[in-house]
Amino acid sequence: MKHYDAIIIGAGQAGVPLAKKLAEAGKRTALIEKRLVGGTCINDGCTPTKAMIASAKAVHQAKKASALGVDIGSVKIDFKKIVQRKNDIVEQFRSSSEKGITETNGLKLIFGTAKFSAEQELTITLNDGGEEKVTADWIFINTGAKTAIPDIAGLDQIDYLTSTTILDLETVPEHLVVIGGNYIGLEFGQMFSRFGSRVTILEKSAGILAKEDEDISSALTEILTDEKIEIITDVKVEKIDQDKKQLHITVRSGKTKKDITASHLLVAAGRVPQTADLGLENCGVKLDDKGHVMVNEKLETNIKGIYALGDVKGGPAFTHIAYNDYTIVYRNLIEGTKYSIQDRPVPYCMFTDPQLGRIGISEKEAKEKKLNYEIAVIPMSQVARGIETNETLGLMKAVVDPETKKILGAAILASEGGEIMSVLQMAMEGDITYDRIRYCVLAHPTYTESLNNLFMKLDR
Ligand SMILES: Cc1cc2nc3c(=O)[nH]c(=O)nc-3n(C[C@H](O)[C@H](O)[C@H](O)COP(=O)(O)OP(=O)(O)OC[C@H]3O[C@@H](n4cnc5c(N)ncnc54)[C@H](O)[C@@H]3O)c2cc1C
Ligand SMILES: NC(=O)c1ccc[n+]([C@@H]2O[C@H](COP(=O)([O-])OP(=O)(O)OC[C@H]3O[C@@H](n4cnc5c(N)ncnc54)[C@H](O)[C@@H]3O)[C@@H](O)[C@H]2O)c1
Repeated sequence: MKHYDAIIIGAGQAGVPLAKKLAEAGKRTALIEKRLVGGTCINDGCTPTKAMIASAKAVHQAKKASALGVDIGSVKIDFKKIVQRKNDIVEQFRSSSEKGITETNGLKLIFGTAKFSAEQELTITLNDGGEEKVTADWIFINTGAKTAIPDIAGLDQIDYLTSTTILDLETVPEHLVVIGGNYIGLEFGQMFSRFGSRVTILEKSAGILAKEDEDISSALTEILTDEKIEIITDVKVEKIDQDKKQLHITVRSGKTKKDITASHLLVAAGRVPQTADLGLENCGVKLDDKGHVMVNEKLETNIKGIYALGDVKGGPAFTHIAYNDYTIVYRNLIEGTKYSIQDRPVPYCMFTDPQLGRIGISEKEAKEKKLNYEIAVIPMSQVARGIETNETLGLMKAVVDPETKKILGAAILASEGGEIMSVLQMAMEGDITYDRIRYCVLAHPTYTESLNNLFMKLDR
């Protein structure tokens, strides 16, 4: 049986850089991947969606161009080319990641499915046949998550789409119904609407973006509704049937029952960790009630030498969080530091158009925590850069502490909202208070310059 210093299960956003760095630090390392190098982010998540969203944005910009005095005429898409471009970018990212792995001395890439057979022992079912048993001093679980399938009558009998399979469609759906009105549902919903689908979004909460502030949720609802996307909230999907041509979706919203006929259904109702087949009962690693691997603030499981990183451990499920997990574990083990995941910032950006960039706490959270806070808001229709570029939808909102003048959080629903939010994140990390940003010299006319005006709205 082959013994390694370190084994990483899953070539995702934490696993790949961790494996390379451990090998470079002189540890004999194996990286086991059951499917494709790069995990969800490169193959089915961030990379393909953001590539296709760029095409959807181009459609929208072309249609909007007449407002800027540019008449493009009718706008047509070449969906095959859009998908091919996406595939080419994914292939480029994946192959360069795989090349980086195979060129790293002391790192073995094994394609197969790993399962614990004892505490520090794994049995790998190899993709090209056969089995291999391996042991290691350190084992890192980076197995990610997969689409959660809600318990809806008839769903298991129909051909539904997930965020992975929708990427392989060859034609644009005629009527796409989406279950779930959060990141995945909204990004795909707006994308396919812009490609020409009729889109209906079904969200069980009172509004889309249920965790965000109501003004942010309702502003985006209005923007999407203006683009002719139908949004039904407070919904219970009761049953789904399929005949040869159509899907029949029965929903209830309040007292109203509605039957929706659609050509395609996307399930975007959350994701579940990939732990069920890991054989964790054979090594004693504990899971929480949702199946996430339980870890402490240093990402150690209850079993010495076994760690979990990325989506599989629960908490915020973003690529940059998985990547940050790697930097914490690596530095603690190899450089002797004592970094922890506690109190790290959790920025994120939803790539609807306009984007929603978020950092820190929301107004809702400030209220729940009974904090002494104030709110600064500026609509994008008052932002010079927005007016000049015809990007006036959305708003910038910040939550501040009026005593310390610290920024506690921000929600930037705006064109380039993610970039603007990152400027505020930097300010928060560097303890730059809002009264300084108010008078900070920022280049004119940028979106960031409007942070002057945003904080002018606070009179103290
Ligand atoms: C449609 C979509 C869009 C997204 N967009 C964004 C975005 O814009 N920004 C953002 O920050 N995040 C985004 N995310 C989330 C992001 O993709 C994930 O948070 C991130 O990929 C998590 O990385 P990870 O390393 O934890 O796991 P993953 O990247 O999921 O990698 C896990 C790997 O483990 C492998 N594996 C699982 N079990 C085994 C086993 N038993 N043996 C061997 N290998 C195994 C899997 O095949 C996979 O390759 C998106 C997700 C989706 C689905
Ligand atoms: N831009 C980004 O950073 C980005 C983009 C896409 C995905 N992601 C990551 O992927 C993860 C999964 O995204 P997601 O949008 O699938 O999940 P989510 O958990 O964020 O949202 C799921 C939504 O579906 C709703 N829902 C659940 N069951 C339902 C039902 N039966 N009927 C109607 N609505 C129902 C929930 O109320 C919720 O609003 C996110 O946590 C996020 O971290 C990030």
